[in-house]
Amino acid sequence: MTEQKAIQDQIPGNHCFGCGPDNDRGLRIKSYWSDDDRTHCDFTPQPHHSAGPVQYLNGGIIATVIDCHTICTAIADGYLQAGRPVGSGGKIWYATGKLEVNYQAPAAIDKPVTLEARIVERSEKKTLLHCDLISGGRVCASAEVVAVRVPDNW
Ligand SMILES: CC(C)(COP(=O)(O)OP(=O)(O)OC[C@H]1O[C@@H](n2cnc3c(N)ncnc32)[C@H](O)[C@@H]1OP(=O)(O)O)[C@@H](O)C(=O)NCCC(=O)NCCSC(=O)Cc1ccccc1
Repeated sequence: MTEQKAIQDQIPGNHCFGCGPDNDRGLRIKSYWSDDDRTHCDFTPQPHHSAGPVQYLNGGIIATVIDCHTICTAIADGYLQAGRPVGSGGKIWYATGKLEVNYQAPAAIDKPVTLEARIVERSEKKTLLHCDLISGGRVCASAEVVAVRVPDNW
Protein backbone atom coordinates (compact mmCIF):
# COMPACT_ATOMS: atom_id res chain seq x y z
CA MET A 1 0.00 0.00 0.00
CA THR A 2 1.29 3.48 -0.86
CA GLU A 3 1.86 5.69 2.15
CA GLN A 4 -0.40 8.75 2.24
CA LYS A 5 1.33 12.11 1.96
CA ALA A 6 0.31 14.60 4.67
CA ILE A 7 -2.14 17.26 3.52
CA GLN A 8 0.23 19.99 4.76
CA ASP A 9 3.04 18.61 2.60
CA GLN A 10 0.88 19.15 -0.50
CA ILE A 11 -0.22 22.74 0.23
CA PRO A 12 2.33 25.20 -1.16
CA GLY A 13 3.65 28.31 0.63
CA ASN A 14 2.27 27.65 4.11
CA HIS A 15 4.10 29.56 6.89
CA CYS A 16 1.39 28.99 9.51
CA PHE A 17 2.59 28.57 13.12
CA GLY A 18 0.46 25.47 13.63
CA CYS A 19 0.70 23.66 10.33
CA GLY A 20 3.16 25.32 7.98
CA PRO A 21 6.07 23.19 6.82
CA ASP A 22 7.71 26.54 5.96
CA ASN A 23 7.69 27.69 9.61
CA ASP A 24 10.70 26.18 11.31
CA ARG A 25 9.55 27.30 14.79
CA GLY A 26 5.98 26.08 14.37
CA LEU A 27 4.13 22.96 15.51
CA ARG A 28 4.15 21.45 12.00
CA ILE A 29 1.15 19.18 12.50
CA LYS A 30 0.43 16.59 9.81
CA SER A 31 -3.10 15.63 8.76
CA TYR A 32 -4.31 12.66 6.73
CA TRP A 33 -7.57 11.52 5.17
CA SER A 34 -9.41 8.77 7.04
CA ASP A 35 -12.21 8.58 4.48
CA ASP A 36 -14.04 10.92 2.08
CA ASP A 37 -15.16 13.42 4.72
CA ARG A 38 -12.90 12.68 7.67
CA THR A 39 -9.30 13.42 8.56
CA HIS A 40 -7.03 12.61 11.48
CA CYS A 41 -3.82 13.95 12.96
CA ASP A 42 -1.55 12.72 15.74
CA PHE A 43 0.24 15.41 17.73
CA THR A 44 2.82 14.86 20.45
CA PRO A 45 2.84 17.74 22.95
CA GLN A 46 6.17 19.05 24.21
CA PRO A 47 6.76 20.09 27.86
CA HIS A 48 6.77 23.79 26.86
CA HIS A 49 3.21 23.41 25.49
CA SER A 50 1.89 23.12 29.04
CA ALA A 51 -0.88 25.05 30.76
CA GLY A 52 -0.14 26.61 34.18
CA PRO A 53 0.10 23.14 35.75
CA VAL A 54 2.91 21.34 33.97
CA GLN A 55 0.92 18.11 33.54
CA TYR A 56 -1.73 19.59 31.19
CA LEU A 57 -1.74 20.81 27.62
CA ASN A 58 -2.29 24.54 27.10
CA GLY A 59 -5.72 25.57 25.82
CA GLY A 60 -4.34 27.85 23.13
CA ILE A 61 -2.24 25.02 21.73
CA ILE A 62 -5.38 22.86 21.72
CA ALA A 63 -7.24 25.57 19.79
CA THR A 64 -4.31 25.99 17.40
CA VAL A 65 -4.00 22.33 16.47
CA ILE A 66 -7.78 22.05 16.02
CA ASP A 67 -7.79 25.24 13.91
CA CYS A 68 -4.94 24.05 11.71
CA HIS A 69 -6.18 20.49 11.31
CA THR A 70 -9.66 21.64 10.25
CA ILE A 71 -8.55 24.49 7.98
CA CYS A 72 -6.09 22.21 6.18
CA THR A 73 -8.92 19.70 5.81
CA ALA A 74 -11.09 22.43 4.24
CA ILE A 75 -8.27 23.46 1.89
CA ALA A 76 -7.61 19.88 0.78
CA ASP A 77 -11.33 19.30 0.34
CA GLY A 78 -11.55 22.50 -1.74
CA TYR A 79 -9.03 21.05 -4.21
CA LEU A 80 -10.78 17.68 -4.28
CA GLN A 81 -14.18 19.30 -4.90
CA ALA A 82 -12.56 21.24 -7.77
CA GLY A 83 -11.35 17.91 -9.19
CA ARG A 84 -7.68 18.79 -8.72
CA PRO A 85 -4.87 17.19 -6.74
CA VAL A 86 -4.08 19.23 -3.61
CA GLY A 87 -1.57 21.99 -4.43
CA SER A 88 -2.06 21.84 -8.21
CA GLY A 89 -3.08 24.82 -10.36
CA GLY A 90 -4.34 28.05 -8.77
CA LYS A 91 -4.01 28.20 -5.03
CA ILE A 92 -7.07 27.34 -2.91
CA TRP A 93 -7.00 29.08 0.46
CA TYR A 94 -9.38 29.07 3.42
CA ALA A 95 -9.21 31.17 6.59
CA THR A 96 -10.72 30.56 10.01
CA GLY A 97 -13.97 32.53 10.25
CA LYS A 98 -15.10 30.91 13.48
CA LEU A 99 -13.54 28.51 15.96
CA GLU A 100 -15.67 27.44 18.90
CA VAL A 101 -13.90 25.10 21.29
CA ASN A 102 -15.56 23.26 24.15
CA TYR A 103 -12.93 22.10 26.67
CA GLN A 104 -14.39 19.00 28.32
CA ALA A 105 -11.42 17.50 30.17
CA PRO A 106 -7.74 18.31 30.63
CA ALA A 107 -5.40 16.72 28.08
CA ALA A 108 -2.21 15.23 29.49
CA ILE A 109 1.03 16.86 28.36
CA ASP A 110 2.87 13.51 28.32
CA LYS A 111 0.50 11.65 25.99
CA PRO A 112 0.00 11.99 22.25
CA VAL A 113 -3.31 13.55 21.20
CA THR A 114 -5.38 12.57 18.20
CA LEU A 115 -7.50 15.01 16.24
CA GLU A 116 -10.46 13.67 14.33
CA ALA A 117 -12.24 16.09 12.00
CA ARG A 118 -15.28 15.65 9.82
CA ILE A 119 -16.80 17.89 7.19
CA VAL A 120 -20.35 18.67 8.26
CA GLU A 121 -21.38 20.88 5.36
CA ARG A 122 -19.77 22.56 2.40
CA SER A 123 -20.78 25.31 0.02
CA GLU A 124 -18.88 27.40 -2.51
CA LYS A 125 -17.89 29.99 0.11
CA LYS A 126 -17.46 28.07 3.33
CA THR A 127 -16.98 24.67 4.95
CA LEU A 128 -18.32 23.71 8.37
CA LEU A 129 -16.32 21.15 10.32
CA HIS A 130 -16.49 19.34 13.61
CA CYS A 131 -13.31 18.26 15.37
CA ASP A 132 -12.60 16.17 18.47
CA LEU A 133 -9.30 16.18 20.33
CA ILE A 134 -8.77 12.82 22.00
CA SER A 135 -6.23 12.06 24.72
CA GLY A 136 -5.94 8.90 26.82
CA GLY A 137 -9.01 7.43 25.11
CA ARG A 138 -11.38 10.30 25.88
CA VAL A 139 -12.59 13.41 24.08
CA CYS A 140 -10.94 16.32 25.92
CA ALA A 141 -12.10 19.07 23.55
CA SER A 142 -14.49 19.35 20.66
CA ALA A 143 -14.97 22.22 18.26
CA GLU A 144 -17.16 23.64 15.54
CA VAL A 145 -15.24 25.49 12.85
CA VAL A 146 -16.27 27.71 9.96
CA ALA A 147 -13.60 27.76 7.24
CA VAL A 148 -14.19 30.59 4.77
CA ARG A 149 -12.83 30.54 1.22
CA VAL A 150 -10.51 33.51 0.66
CA PRO A 151 -8.77 34.73 -2.50
CA ASP A 152 -5.54 33.01 -3.56
CA ASN A 153 -3.55 36.16 -2.68
CA TRP A 154 -4.85 36.18 0.94
C1 LIG B 1 -12.47 35.81 5.32
C2 LIG B 1 -13.38 36.21 6.48
C3 LIG B 1 -13.33 35.13 7.57
C4 LIG B 1 -14.81 36.31 6.00
O1 LIG B 1 -14.84 37.31 5.03
P1 LIG B 1 -16.20 37.88 4.55
O2 LIG B 1 -15.94 38.80 3.42
O3 LIG B 1 -16.99 38.35 5.72
O4 LIG B 1 -16.88 36.56 4.01
P2 LIG B 1 -18.12 36.45 3.10
O5 LIG B 1 -19.08 37.57 3.36
O6 LIG B 1 -17.68 36.20 1.69
O7 LIG B 1 -18.81 35.15 3.70
C5 LIG B 1 -18.71 33.88 3.13
C6 LIG B 1 -19.55 32.94 3.98
O8 LIG B 1 -18.87 32.72 5.24
C7 LIG B 1 -19.71 33.11 6.33
N1 LIG B 1 -18.87 33.75 7.32
C8 LIG B 1 -17.99 34.75 7.13
N2 LIG B 1 -17.39 35.08 8.28
C9 LIG B 1 -17.92 34.27 9.23
C10 LIG B 1 -17.70 34.15 10.61
N3 LIG B 1 -16.82 34.93 11.25
N4 LIG B 1 -18.41 33.21 11.28
C11 LIG B 1 -19.29 32.42 10.65
N5 LIG B 1 -19.55 32.49 9.31
C12 LIG B 1 -18.86 33.42 8.62
C13 LIG B 1 -20.72 34.09 5.74
O9 LIG B 1 -21.91 34.12 6.49
C14 LIG B 1 -20.92 33.51 4.35
O10 LIG B 1 -21.82 32.42 4.42
P3 LIG B 1 -22.92 32.17 3.28
O11 LIG B 1 -22.15 31.81 2.03
O12 LIG B 1 -23.67 33.46 3.15
O13 LIG B 1 -23.75 31.02 3.82
C15 LIG B 1 -12.93 37.61 7.04
O14 LIG B 1 -13.81 38.00 8.07
C16 LIG B 1 -11.54 37.56 7.56
O15 LIG B 1 -10.57 37.72 6.82
N6 LIG B 1 -11.39 37.35 8.89
C17 LIG B 1 -10.07 37.12 9.48
C18 LIG B 1 -9.68 35.64 9.28
C19 LIG B 1 -8.41 35.30 10.04
O16 LIG B 1 -7.52 36.12 10.19
N7 LIG B 1 -8.34 34.03 10.51
C20 LIG B 1 -7.16 33.58 11.25
C21 LIG B 1 -6.01 33.29 10.32
S1 LIG B 1 -6.36 31.92 9.25
C22 LIG B 1 -5.65 30.61 10.04
O17 LIG B 1 -4.99 30.76 11.03
C23 LIG B 1 -5.88 29.23 9.47
C24 LIG B 1 -4.99 28.89 8.35
C25 LIG B 1 -3.99 27.93 8.50
C26 LIG B 1 -3.16 27.58 7.43
C27 LIG B 1 -3.34 28.13 6.19
C28 LIG B 1 -4.36 29.09 6.03
C29 LIG B 1 -5.18 29.46 7.11
